[in-house]
Amino acid sequence: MTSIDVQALTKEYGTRRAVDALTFRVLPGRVTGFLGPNGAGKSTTMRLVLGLDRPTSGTATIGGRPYATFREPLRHVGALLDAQAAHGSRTARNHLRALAASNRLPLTRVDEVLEETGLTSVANRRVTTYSLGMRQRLGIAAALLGDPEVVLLDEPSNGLDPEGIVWIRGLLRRLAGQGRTVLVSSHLMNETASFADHLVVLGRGRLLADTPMREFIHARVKPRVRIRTTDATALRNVLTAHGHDAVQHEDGHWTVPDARVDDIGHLASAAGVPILELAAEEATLEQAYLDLTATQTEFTAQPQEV
Ligand SMILES: Nc1ncnc2c1ncn2[C@@H]1O[C@H](COP(=O)(O)OP(=O)(O)OP(=O)(O)O)[C@@H](O)[C@H]1O
Repeated sequence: MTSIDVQALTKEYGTRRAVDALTFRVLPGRVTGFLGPNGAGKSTTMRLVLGLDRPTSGTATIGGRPYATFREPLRHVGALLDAQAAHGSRTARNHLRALAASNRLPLTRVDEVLEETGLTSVANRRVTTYSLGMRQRLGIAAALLGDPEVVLLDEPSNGLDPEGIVWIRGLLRRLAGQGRTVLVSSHLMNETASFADHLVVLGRGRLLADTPMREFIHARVKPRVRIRTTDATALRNVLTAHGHDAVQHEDGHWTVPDARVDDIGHLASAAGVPILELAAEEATLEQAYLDLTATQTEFTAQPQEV
């Protein structure tokens, strides 16, 4: 079992503490979303896990070993940190071939990962001609080259078109389904909600949450009911009579906070209120995340003084 273990990890740059006594574990067989406001320490943590930077104190290990101790790291850990890292004047195929050769990986893997990332038809083009989305795909191809058990991707959806976004969602689910350990940072909440099983959330270098995604959302966002009627007065009366503070929106629909669809449905039906639409409003990861990180954002706009 290959987990990523971060233990009391701290990284200071001068007097700035980018990562602060962080402890968490990323387990195999699921996609862990790595979230946090700008400057929260996500990239720094990933760099420390990959041995690209030295911790001030604490440890980060993969399968119990520091990254630096792997003789052939690409066979164990695949990472996408910076999509611009590929050498521009090479073709994508040659870039991957060089990487495979220098890591003693079979060259057959090159065509496999090109296929997997949808780059086969453009594999002989120079990377300089690639769009950001194509470079992302190439970075992911490089990360998968060694068929690693552990995959770390920093903002992999960056620059991808809608089709690319759907593709990466499927890829991440597949990698986790194969039992790999997958850690993915992102700023896109809807995206993260679509692929993550588990979340690790940072704020100012500290751990704010380490929890299954469903629990993360439900612990923070109360259920709401969406309802539409042809008789607004009757609806308002019945809801008010039962202590519900409903809000009417411009397009005519209502939301009833902290309510369950069954209860509101029964109330409306018993009062003879005509219903056009009645639905539970899904609590979103974005709502839950903003609630948690509201006080943790390094670069929030400050209220202007008048
Ligand atoms: N090489 C460095 N030298 C000095 N400070 C750094 C360095 N790398 C990161 N930092 C600082 O460490 C903090 C954490 O940055 P980091 O890039 O890890 O955050 P992040 O969560 O990845 O942010 P983003 O979401 O914007 O990518 C920031 O305050 C950043 O300015």
